[in-house]
Amino acid sequence: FPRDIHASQTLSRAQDVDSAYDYVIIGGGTAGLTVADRLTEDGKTTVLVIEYGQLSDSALIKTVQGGFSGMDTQFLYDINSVPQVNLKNRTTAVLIGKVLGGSSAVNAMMTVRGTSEDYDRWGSFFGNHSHWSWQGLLPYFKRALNFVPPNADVTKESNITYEKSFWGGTSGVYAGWPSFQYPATAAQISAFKGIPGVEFPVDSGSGKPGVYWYPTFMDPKLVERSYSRTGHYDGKNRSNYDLITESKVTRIILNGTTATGVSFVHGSAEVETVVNARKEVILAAGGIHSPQILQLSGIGPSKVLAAAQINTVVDLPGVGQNFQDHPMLQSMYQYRNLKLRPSGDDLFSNATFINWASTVWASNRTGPYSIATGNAAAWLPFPVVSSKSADIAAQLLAQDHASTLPAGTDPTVVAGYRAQMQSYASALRGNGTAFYNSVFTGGSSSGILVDLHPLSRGSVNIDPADPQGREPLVDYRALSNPLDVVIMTELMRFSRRFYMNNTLTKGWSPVEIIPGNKVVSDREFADYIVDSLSPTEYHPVGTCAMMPREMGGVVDEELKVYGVKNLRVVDGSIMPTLPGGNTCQTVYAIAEKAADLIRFGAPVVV
Ligand SMILES: Cc1cc2nc3c(=O)[nH]c(=O)nc-3n(C[C@H](O)[C@H](O)[C@H](O)COP(=O)(O)OP(=O)(O)OC[C@H]3O[C@@H](n4cnc5c(N)ncnc54)[C@H](O)[C@@H]3O)c2cc1C
Repeated sequence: FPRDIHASQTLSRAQDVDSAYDYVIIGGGTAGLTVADRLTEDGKTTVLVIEYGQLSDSALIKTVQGGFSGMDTQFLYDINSVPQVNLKNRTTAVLIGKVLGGSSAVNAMMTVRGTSEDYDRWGSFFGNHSHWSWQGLLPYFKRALNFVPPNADVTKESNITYEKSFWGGTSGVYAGWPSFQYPATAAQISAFKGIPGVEFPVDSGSGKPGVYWYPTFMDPKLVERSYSRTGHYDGKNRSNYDLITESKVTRIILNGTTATGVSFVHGSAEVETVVNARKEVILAAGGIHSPQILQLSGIGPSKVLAAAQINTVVDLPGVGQNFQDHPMLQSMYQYRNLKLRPSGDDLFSNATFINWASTVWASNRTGPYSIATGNAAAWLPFPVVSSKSADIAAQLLAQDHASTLPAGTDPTVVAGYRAQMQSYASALRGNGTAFYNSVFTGGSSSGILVDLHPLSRGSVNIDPADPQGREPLVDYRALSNPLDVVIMTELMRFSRRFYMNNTLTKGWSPVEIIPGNKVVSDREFADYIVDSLSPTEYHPVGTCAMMPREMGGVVDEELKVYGVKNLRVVDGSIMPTLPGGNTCQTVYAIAEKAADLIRFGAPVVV
């Protein structure tokens, strides 16, 4: 079809793409579509978004119930990690969204932030005056999401607290709430009242660790997933905002060290199409593919590029290094005598309740089927869960930091890692950073425990055997810092104490299912962790870190790639360290801030 009668700005053929745009954005995911929307708001600035995945209207993406239906293989890349040496050579699936909306289209919809200390840490790597700080990001958290409070009944029944001053109300991406909560969820929150040092922040957006309620990435009217596509693409119909899907970017075009455009392949075409960027190329392909695309373009560690026979244009040792994700452990406890009804278990076993849930859902989209993965969890600082915090912090400071990174790691990358570990040593001793995370189910059993600040660092490098044709080599290097096992053991021991020795929940008759009472000594915990750890909660970050170049950084505080003109990275990969929470909300805030840096050269709302 000719361009002018096309129904929207979605281009279906490579030849429909203009020869040049002001900005070309690689990746129509969480960050990519957010930036594209903001840049085109003026009606003048021209933007092309190039997305590898399809534009899908599947109900699997929209469905909130249970939180997992979007994680369907048709919307995911088919990537497995390299065998994990410290996990008996197990490999693990690397889940990332391959569809318009990226990982925001497939994620579990948990809407949380890290603590203020997590974001202040980012700025600290640049000195104390960086605008990358909690105060510098808070306005962008507010711009990123449209907070719609839970309804009055459920708020009262479940004692949900929130504080609107931490939220905004203008974004097209919603932080909504289910219209139903199980009574056990509020009771599980109260069960922490017996644990010394635990705080109960009034709102999940306060930047404080503790036990609290949090919303869902959900449009509260439609009761459907709210994500970067629904908030930042659908209905925009701007003639200056073009999108082409099913198109794989193969490299960034460089004229010397200036980015001038992007080369991509559409569908099954064999030919590459080149599109020029008059102002900038913006790389937003996520934590796994942004470093891959930089390396394929000759920007990265020269050794990695040489092995793949790619000419080094800019030797940038940090590209693809400093890889982090949240490790998950199975830690399962069950209350045999949880009398609070209805409970999450009833949705699987009680025919009357299931019938009611189906009826209210069918009639007005309310009830338990409006819950995704739940709305309350514990996010606890290390001294609250362990008496060994000072000792472990001292061991971390005393480590030879290079020894836990791959042999031959560039000294700048080692310097960045050392700075991170120094910051983590004080975080381990303090009460401003959460290390322990466990989500409440509203039912009788709990399942997953997350280590929010792992010390090990992995890598994402192009595969020298076929750099263009194959997915990158994803190596979590799980447990490569031996203190991770020590920390995880402490997290697991805390869970055991919380469930088994808690006077407030004794009447619920707790039993330990996993790891089980045979696991007691340090050695037994270590063996259990090696056998069962998942190195990922699908939160890949750090691979294009925003750090000083002499600390292995890839982008500066304006998210510009060192040594290259007119090229920025805007996505999860720029986080130098993980926030103590699921990453999507932070990616939205980064993208909102980046849009201001691009448009105005500075964060205007600070
Ligand atoms: C299964 C799963 C569950 C999760 N659960 C939660 C949760 O409950 N809460 C939470 O806060 N976070 C969650 N996350 C994490 C969160 O969704 C991500 O951190 C965030 O969405 C990442 O945003 P991004 O912009 O960095 O990357 P993405 O959103 O992944 O976007 C990158 C985009 O680039 C495209 N792309 C890649 N390579 C190319 C190429 N060569 N050419 C063209 N396009 C390309 C991809 O297809 C993708 O659309 C989850 C993630 C997953 C995968």
